[in-house]
Amino acid sequence: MKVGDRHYHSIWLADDGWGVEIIDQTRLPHRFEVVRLETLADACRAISDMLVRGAPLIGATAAYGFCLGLRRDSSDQALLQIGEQLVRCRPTAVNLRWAVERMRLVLAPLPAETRVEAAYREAGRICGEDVATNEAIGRHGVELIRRIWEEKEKKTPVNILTHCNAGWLATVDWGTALAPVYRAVQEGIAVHVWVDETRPRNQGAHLTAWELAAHGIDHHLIVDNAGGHLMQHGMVDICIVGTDRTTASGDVCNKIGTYLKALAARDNNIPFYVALPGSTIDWTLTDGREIPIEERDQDEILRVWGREEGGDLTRVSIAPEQTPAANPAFDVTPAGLVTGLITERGICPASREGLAGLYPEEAGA
Ligand SMILES: CSC[C@@H](O)[C@@H](O)C(=O)COP(=O)(O)O
Repeated sequence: MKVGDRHYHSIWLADDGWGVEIIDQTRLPHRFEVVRLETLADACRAISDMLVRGAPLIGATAAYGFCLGLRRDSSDQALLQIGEQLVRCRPTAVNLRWAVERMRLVLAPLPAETRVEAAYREAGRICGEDVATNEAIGRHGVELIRRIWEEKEKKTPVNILTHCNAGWLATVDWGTALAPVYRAVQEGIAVHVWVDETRPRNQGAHLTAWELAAHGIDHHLIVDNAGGHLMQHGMVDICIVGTDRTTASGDVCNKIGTYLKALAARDNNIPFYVALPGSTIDWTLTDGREIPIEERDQDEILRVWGREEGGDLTRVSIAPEQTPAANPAFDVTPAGLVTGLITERGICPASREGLAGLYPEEAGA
Protein backbone atom coordinates (compact mmCIF):
# COMPACT_ATOMS: atom_id res chain seq x y z
CA MET A 1 0.00 0.00 0.00
CA LYS A 2 1.01 3.64 0.06
CA VAL A 3 3.89 5.32 1.87
CA GLY A 4 4.00 8.83 0.51
CA ASP A 5 3.81 8.42 -3.27
CA ARG A 6 5.35 4.96 -3.36
CA HIS A 7 3.65 1.60 -3.28
CA TYR A 8 5.26 -0.69 -0.71
CA HIS A 9 4.94 -4.27 0.36
CA SER A 10 5.87 -4.97 3.99
CA ILE A 11 8.67 -7.37 2.92
CA TRP A 12 10.60 -7.68 -0.34
CA LEU A 13 13.72 -9.10 -1.89
CA ALA A 14 16.61 -6.60 -2.09
CA ASP A 15 18.02 -5.54 -5.47
CA ASP A 16 20.94 -7.97 -5.08
CA GLY A 17 18.40 -10.80 -5.24
CA TRP A 18 19.23 -12.46 -1.92
CA GLY A 19 18.99 -9.98 1.00
CA VAL A 20 15.53 -9.38 2.40
CA GLU A 21 14.18 -5.96 3.29
CA ILE A 22 11.49 -5.11 5.79
CA ILE A 23 10.00 -2.00 7.34
CA ASP A 24 11.04 -1.75 11.00
CA GLN A 25 7.59 -1.56 12.59
CA THR A 26 8.98 -0.81 16.05
CA ARG A 27 9.96 2.65 14.75
CA LEU A 28 6.59 3.60 13.26
CA PRO A 29 4.82 5.98 13.21
CA HIS A 30 7.70 8.32 14.02
CA ARG A 31 10.38 6.91 11.74
CA PHE A 32 10.12 5.00 8.46
CA GLU A 33 13.19 2.77 8.39
CA VAL A 34 13.98 -0.13 6.12
CA VAL A 35 16.07 -2.92 7.64
CA ARG A 36 18.02 -5.50 5.65
CA LEU A 37 18.02 -9.15 6.79
CA GLU A 38 21.04 -11.23 5.75
CA THR A 39 21.00 -14.24 8.04
CA LEU A 40 18.61 -16.64 9.70
CA ALA A 41 19.43 -14.93 13.01
CA ASP A 42 18.39 -11.56 11.51
CA ALA A 43 15.04 -13.03 10.47
CA CYS A 44 14.51 -14.63 13.89
CA ARG A 45 15.29 -11.37 15.66
CA ALA A 46 12.96 -9.43 13.35
CA ILE A 47 10.14 -11.80 14.30
CA SER A 48 10.81 -12.07 18.06
CA ASP A 49 11.50 -8.36 18.55
CA MET A 50 8.47 -7.52 16.40
CA LEU A 51 10.20 -5.49 13.71
CA VAL A 52 7.73 -7.52 11.69
CA ARG A 53 4.51 -8.73 13.25
CA GLY A 54 1.00 -9.76 12.30
CA ALA A 55 0.32 -13.42 11.55
CA PRO A 56 0.67 -13.44 7.72
CA LEU A 57 3.80 -11.27 7.73
CA ILE A 58 5.40 -13.45 10.40
CA GLY A 59 4.82 -16.42 8.04
CA ALA A 60 6.28 -14.57 5.05
CA THR A 61 9.35 -13.52 7.06
CA ALA A 62 9.85 -17.09 8.23
CA ALA A 63 9.79 -18.25 4.60
CA TYR A 64 12.55 -15.80 3.70
CA GLY A 65 14.37 -16.68 6.94
CA PHE A 66 14.50 -20.22 5.59
CA CYS A 67 16.19 -18.97 2.41
CA LEU A 68 18.79 -17.03 4.41
CA GLY A 69 19.50 -20.01 6.65
CA LEU A 70 19.88 -22.39 3.70
CA ARG A 71 22.46 -20.08 2.09
CA ARG A 72 24.80 -21.11 4.91
CA ASP A 73 23.92 -24.79 5.03
CA SER A 74 21.36 -26.58 2.88
CA SER A 75 21.80 -30.07 4.32
CA ASP A 76 18.90 -32.23 5.58
CA GLN A 77 19.93 -31.51 9.15
CA ALA A 78 19.97 -27.75 8.52
CA LEU A 79 16.50 -27.98 7.02
CA LEU A 80 15.20 -29.34 10.31
CA GLN A 81 17.16 -26.96 12.51
CA ILE A 82 16.18 -23.83 10.58
CA GLY A 83 12.51 -24.72 10.91
CA GLU A 84 12.84 -25.42 14.62
CA GLN A 85 14.65 -22.15 15.24
CA LEU A 86 12.02 -20.14 13.36
CA VAL A 87 9.04 -21.81 15.02
CA ARG A 88 10.41 -20.89 18.45
CA CYS A 89 10.36 -17.13 17.64
CA ARG A 90 6.69 -16.51 18.47
CA PRO A 91 4.21 -19.11 19.70
CA THR A 92 0.69 -17.93 18.88
CA ALA A 93 0.42 -17.02 15.18
CA VAL A 94 0.02 -20.35 13.41
CA ASN A 95 1.15 -18.88 10.07
CA LEU A 96 4.71 -19.25 11.34
CA ARG A 97 4.35 -23.03 11.62
CA TRP A 98 2.34 -23.11 8.41
CA ALA A 99 5.09 -21.36 6.44
CA VAL A 100 7.85 -23.51 7.96
CA GLU A 101 5.98 -26.71 7.15
CA ARG A 102 5.29 -25.56 3.62
CA MET A 103 8.95 -24.71 3.03
CA ARG A 104 10.12 -28.04 4.46
CA LEU A 105 7.64 -29.99 2.37
CA VAL A 106 8.80 -28.35 -0.85
CA LEU A 107 12.52 -28.44 -0.05
CA ALA A 108 13.05 -31.80 1.66
CA PRO A 109 12.74 -33.96 -1.51
CA LEU A 110 15.22 -31.76 -3.45
CA PRO A 111 19.00 -32.29 -3.72
CA ALA A 112 20.77 -30.01 -1.22
CA GLU A 113 22.52 -27.95 -3.92
CA THR A 114 19.21 -26.87 -5.49
CA ARG A 115 17.45 -25.94 -2.27
CA VAL A 116 18.47 -22.30 -1.96
CA GLU A 117 17.08 -21.34 -5.33
CA ALA A 118 13.91 -23.34 -4.74
CA ALA A 119 13.49 -21.75 -1.31
CA TYR A 120 13.56 -18.22 -2.76
CA ARG A 121 11.02 -19.29 -5.38
CA GLU A 122 8.68 -20.70 -2.71
CA ALA A 123 9.07 -17.71 -0.39
CA GLY A 124 8.22 -15.45 -3.33
CA ARG A 125 5.15 -17.60 -4.01
CA ILE A 126 4.02 -17.37 -0.37
CA CYS A 127 4.27 -13.57 -0.55
CA GLY A 128 2.48 -13.36 -3.88
CA GLU A 129 -0.32 -15.60 -2.66
CA ASP A 130 -0.66 -13.54 0.49
CA VAL A 131 -1.31 -10.40 -1.55
CA ALA A 132 -3.93 -12.16 -3.70
CA THR A 133 -5.55 -13.75 -0.64
CA ASN A 134 -5.93 -10.47 1.19
CA GLU A 135 -7.21 -8.75 -1.90
CA ALA A 136 -9.91 -11.45 -2.06
CA ILE A 137 -10.73 -10.95 1.64
CA GLY A 138 -11.25 -7.29 0.79
CA ARG A 139 -13.57 -8.17 -2.10
CA HIS A 140 -15.75 -10.40 0.10
CA GLY A 141 -15.65 -8.19 3.18
CA VAL A 142 -16.62 -5.02 1.36
CA GLU A 143 -20.08 -6.49 0.76
CA LEU A 144 -20.77 -6.31 4.52
CA ILE A 145 -19.78 -2.65 4.56
CA ARG A 146 -21.76 -1.92 1.41
CA ARG A 147 -24.91 -3.44 2.94
CA ILE A 148 -24.66 -1.16 5.99
CA TRP A 149 -23.92 1.84 3.74
CA GLU A 150 -27.10 1.10 1.79
CA GLU A 151 -29.11 0.61 5.00
CA LYS A 152 -27.92 4.07 6.03
CA GLU A 153 -29.15 5.31 2.65
CA LYS A 154 -25.58 6.44 1.93
CA LYS A 155 -26.13 9.44 4.19
CA THR A 156 -23.52 8.88 6.92
CA PRO A 157 -20.24 6.96 6.92
CA VAL A 158 -20.12 3.35 8.02
CA ASN A 159 -18.42 3.23 11.43
CA ILE A 160 -16.02 0.33 11.72
CA LEU A 161 -14.20 -0.58 14.92
CA THR A 162 -10.93 -2.48 14.69
CA HIS A 163 -8.42 -3.74 17.23
CA CYS A 164 -4.63 -4.05 16.93
CA ASN A 165 -3.21 -3.81 13.42
CA ALA A 166 -4.57 -6.20 10.82
CA GLY A 167 -3.74 -3.84 7.98
CA TRP A 168 -1.20 -4.09 5.17
CA LEU A 169 1.68 -3.90 7.63
CA ALA A 170 0.49 -7.15 9.25
CA THR A 171 0.47 -8.96 5.91
CA VAL A 172 2.47 -8.56 2.70
CA ASP A 173 -0.15 -6.13 1.35
CA TRP A 174 -3.79 -5.09 1.85
CA GLY A 175 -4.20 -6.54 5.35
CA THR A 176 -6.99 -8.79 6.53
CA ALA A 177 -9.40 -6.74 8.68
CA LEU A 178 -8.47 -3.54 6.85
CA ALA A 179 -8.67 -5.02 3.33
CA PRO A 180 -12.48 -4.51 3.20
CA VAL A 181 -11.95 -0.96 4.45
CA TYR A 182 -9.42 -0.14 1.72
CA ARG A 183 -11.71 -1.73 -0.82
CA ALA A 184 -14.72 0.26 0.44
CA VAL A 185 -12.78 3.50 0.04
CA GLN A 186 -11.79 2.50 -3.51
CA GLU A 187 -15.46 1.86 -4.29
CA GLY A 188 -16.59 5.24 -3.00
CA ILE A 189 -18.25 3.99 0.20
CA ALA A 190 -17.87 6.48 3.06
CA VAL A 191 -16.21 4.88 6.07
CA HIS A 192 -14.91 6.01 9.40
CA VAL A 193 -12.67 3.77 11.52
CA TRP A 194 -12.47 3.64 15.32
CA VAL A 195 -8.91 2.55 16.01
CA ASP A 196 -8.33 0.81 19.34
CA GLU A 197 -5.02 1.99 20.74
CA THR A 198 -4.16 -1.66 21.62
CA ARG A 199 -2.05 -1.51 24.73
CA PRO A 200 0.59 -2.44 25.57
CA ARG A 201 2.41 -2.23 22.23
CA ASN A 202 -0.06 0.20 20.71
CA GLN A 203 -0.29 -1.39 17.29
CA GLY A 204 -3.50 0.59 16.76
CA ALA A 205 -1.95 3.95 17.63
CA HIS A 206 1.37 3.24 15.94
CA LEU A 207 0.43 1.23 12.89
CA THR A 208 -3.29 1.21 12.06
CA ALA A 209 -3.59 4.96 12.54
CA TRP A 210 -0.45 5.47 10.44
CA GLU A 211 -1.77 3.30 7.61
CA LEU A 212 -5.17 4.96 7.58
CA ALA A 213 -3.68 8.45 7.73
CA ALA A 214 -1.35 7.61 4.82
CA HIS A 215 -4.41 6.64 2.75
CA GLY A 216 -6.48 9.63 3.82
CA ILE A 217 -9.09 7.41 5.50
CA ASP A 218 -11.25 9.06 8.14
CA HIS A 219 -10.43 7.62 11.59
CA HIS A 220 -10.17 8.36 15.29
CA LEU A 221 -7.84 6.77 17.77
CA ILE A 222 -9.61 5.60 20.94
CA VAL A 223 -8.38 4.08 24.18
CA ASP A 224 -9.00 0.37 24.46
CA ASN A 225 -11.77 0.87 26.97
CA ALA A 226 -13.85 3.24 24.83
CA GLY A 227 -15.33 0.70 22.41
CA GLY A 228 -18.15 -0.47 24.69
CA HIS A 229 -19.27 3.09 25.31
CA LEU A 230 -19.28 3.91 21.58
CA MET A 231 -21.28 0.77 20.86
CA GLN A 232 -23.90 1.68 23.50
CA HIS A 233 -24.36 5.03 21.81
CA GLY A 234 -24.87 3.69 18.29
CA MET A 235 -21.50 4.91 17.10
CA VAL A 236 -20.21 1.56 15.82
CA ASP A 237 -21.90 -0.22 12.89
CA ILE A 238 -19.57 -3.21 12.60
CA CYS A 239 -16.41 -4.58 14.22
CA ILE A 240 -13.78 -6.22 12.01
CA VAL A 241 -10.61 -7.69 13.50
CA GLY A 242 -7.88 -10.11 12.43
CA THR A 243 -6.76 -13.36 14.02
CA ASP A 244 -3.49 -15.13 14.74
CA ARG A 245 -4.99 -18.59 14.97
CA THR A 246 -8.49 -19.86 14.29
CA THR A 247 -9.54 -23.32 15.40
CA ALA A 248 -11.34 -25.76 13.12
CA SER A 249 -14.50 -24.93 15.10
CA GLY A 250 -14.19 -21.15 14.60
CA ASP A 251 -12.75 -19.92 17.92
CA VAL A 252 -10.43 -17.03 17.15
CA CYS A 253 -7.28 -15.99 18.94
CA ASN A 254 -6.28 -12.38 18.41
CA LYS A 255 -4.54 -9.51 20.18
CA ILE A 256 -5.36 -9.18 23.86
CA GLY A 257 -8.59 -7.22 24.32
CA THR A 258 -10.36 -8.62 21.27
CA TYR A 259 -12.59 -10.82 23.45
CA LEU A 260 -13.88 -7.84 25.44
CA LYS A 261 -14.83 -6.09 22.19
CA ALA A 262 -16.70 -9.18 21.05
CA LEU A 263 -18.61 -9.30 24.36
CA ALA A 264 -19.55 -5.64 24.09
CA ALA A 265 -20.59 -6.11 20.46
CA ARG A 266 -22.85 -9.02 21.41
CA ASP A 267 -24.47 -6.99 24.20
CA ASN A 268 -25.18 -4.20 21.72
CA ASN A 269 -26.26 -6.34 18.74
CA ILE A 270 -23.35 -5.16 16.64
CA PRO A 271 -21.95 -7.56 14.03
CA PHE A 272 -18.49 -8.82 14.99
CA TYR A 273 -16.51 -10.21 12.04
CA VAL A 274 -13.05 -11.74 11.90
CA ALA A 275 -11.01 -11.59 8.69
CA LEU A 276 -8.45 -14.29 7.96
CA PRO A 277 -6.56 -16.18 5.29
CA GLY A 278 -6.83 -19.99 5.24
CA SER A 279 -3.23 -20.18 6.50
CA THR A 280 -4.41 -18.86 9.87
CA ILE A 281 -6.68 -21.84 10.51
CA ASP A 282 -5.22 -24.50 12.79
CA TRP A 283 -7.07 -27.62 11.67
CA THR A 284 -5.49 -29.63 14.50
CA LEU A 285 -7.39 -27.70 17.20
CA THR A 286 -11.09 -27.55 17.99
CA ASP A 287 -10.96 -25.68 21.29
CA GLY A 288 -9.52 -22.17 21.45
CA ARG A 289 -8.33 -22.80 25.01
CA GLU A 290 -5.65 -25.09 23.56
CA ILE A 291 -3.99 -22.23 21.67
CA PRO A 292 -0.62 -21.27 23.19
CA ILE A 293 -0.81 -17.67 24.38
CA GLU A 294 2.39 -15.67 24.17
CA GLU A 295 3.51 -14.06 27.44
CA ARG A 296 5.66 -11.06 26.64
CA ASP A 297 8.07 -9.05 28.72
CA GLN A 298 6.53 -7.01 31.54
CA ASP A 299 8.54 -4.00 30.38
CA GLU A 300 6.08 -3.54 27.51
CA ILE A 301 3.45 -2.63 30.12
CA LEU A 302 5.57 -0.80 32.64
CA ARG A 303 7.21 1.53 30.11
CA VAL A 304 5.90 3.31 27.04
CA TRP A 305 7.64 4.58 23.94
CA GLY A 306 6.90 7.96 22.46
CA ARG A 307 8.31 10.96 20.67
CA GLU A 308 9.43 13.99 22.62
CA GLU A 309 8.45 17.41 21.39
CA GLY A 310 11.99 17.86 20.12
CA GLY A 311 11.56 14.77 17.91
CA ASP A 312 13.70 12.27 19.86
CA LEU A 313 12.18 8.88 20.64
CA THR A 314 12.11 8.10 24.33
CA ARG A 315 10.81 5.56 26.81
CA VAL A 316 9.22 6.47 30.13
CA SER A 317 8.04 4.43 33.13
CA ILE A 318 4.36 4.63 34.01
CA ALA A 319 4.15 2.49 37.18
CA PRO A 320 5.92 2.30 40.54
CA GLU A 321 9.36 0.69 40.22
CA GLN A 322 8.36 -2.22 42.49
CA THR A 323 5.15 -3.08 40.59
CA PRO A 324 5.30 -6.26 38.50
CA ALA A 325 3.15 -6.66 35.38
CA ALA A 326 1.60 -9.64 33.60
CA ASN A 327 1.55 -9.44 29.82
CA PRO A 328 -0.53 -12.07 27.99
CA ALA A 329 -0.38 -10.90 24.37
CA PHE A 330 -3.47 -12.63 22.94
CA ASP A 331 -6.92 -13.82 23.98
CA VAL A 332 -9.49 -16.18 22.55
CA THR A 333 -12.93 -15.13 21.37
CA PRO A 334 -15.23 -18.16 21.33
CA ALA A 335 -16.93 -18.88 18.01
CA GLY A 336 -20.33 -18.14 19.58
CA LEU A 337 -19.45 -14.44 19.80
CA VAL A 338 -18.29 -14.18 16.19
CA THR A 339 -20.91 -13.18 13.60
CA GLY A 340 -18.86 -14.53 10.72
CA LEU A 341 -15.44 -15.22 9.26
CA ILE A 342 -14.31 -13.30 6.19
CA THR A 343 -11.90 -15.46 4.22
CA GLU A 344 -10.39 -15.40 0.73
CA ARG A 345 -13.00 -17.99 -0.26
CA GLY A 346 -16.00 -16.09 1.04
CA ILE A 347 -17.80 -15.38 4.31
CA CYS A 348 -18.90 -18.24 6.54
CA PRO A 349 -20.32 -18.81 10.02
CA ALA A 350 -17.68 -19.25 12.72
CA SER A 351 -18.29 -22.96 13.10
CA ARG A 352 -16.85 -26.31 12.06
CA GLU A 353 -19.52 -26.60 9.35
CA GLY A 354 -18.91 -23.06 8.13
CA LEU A 355 -15.16 -23.56 7.74
CA ALA A 356 -15.55 -27.07 6.33
CA GLY A 357 -17.89 -25.66 3.67
CA LEU A 358 -15.18 -23.29 2.46
CA TYR A 359 -12.15 -25.56 2.96
CA PRO A 360 -13.49 -29.09 2.35
CA GLU A 361 -10.01 -30.42 1.43
CA GLU A 362 -8.57 -29.35 4.81
CA ALA A 363 -11.55 -30.24 6.97
CA GLY A 364 -11.70 -33.75 5.58
CA ALA A 365 -7.94 -34.39 5.84
C1 LIG B 1 -3.61 -9.78 9.75
S1 LIG B 1 -3.01 -9.80 11.25
C2 LIG B 1 -4.00 -10.58 12.47
C3 LIG B 1 -3.31 -10.58 13.75
O1 LIG B 1 -2.00 -11.05 13.55
C4 LIG B 1 -3.28 -9.19 14.40
O2 LIG B 1 -4.59 -8.80 14.66
C5 LIG B 1 -2.50 -9.27 15.68
O3 LIG B 1 -3.03 -9.59 16.72
C6 LIG B 1 -1.06 -9.01 15.60
O4 LIG B 1 -0.39 -9.18 16.82
P1 LIG B 1 1.15 -8.81 16.93
O5 LIG B 1 1.49 -9.13 18.34
O6 LIG B 1 1.28 -7.37 16.59
O7 LIG B 1 1.88 -9.71 15.95
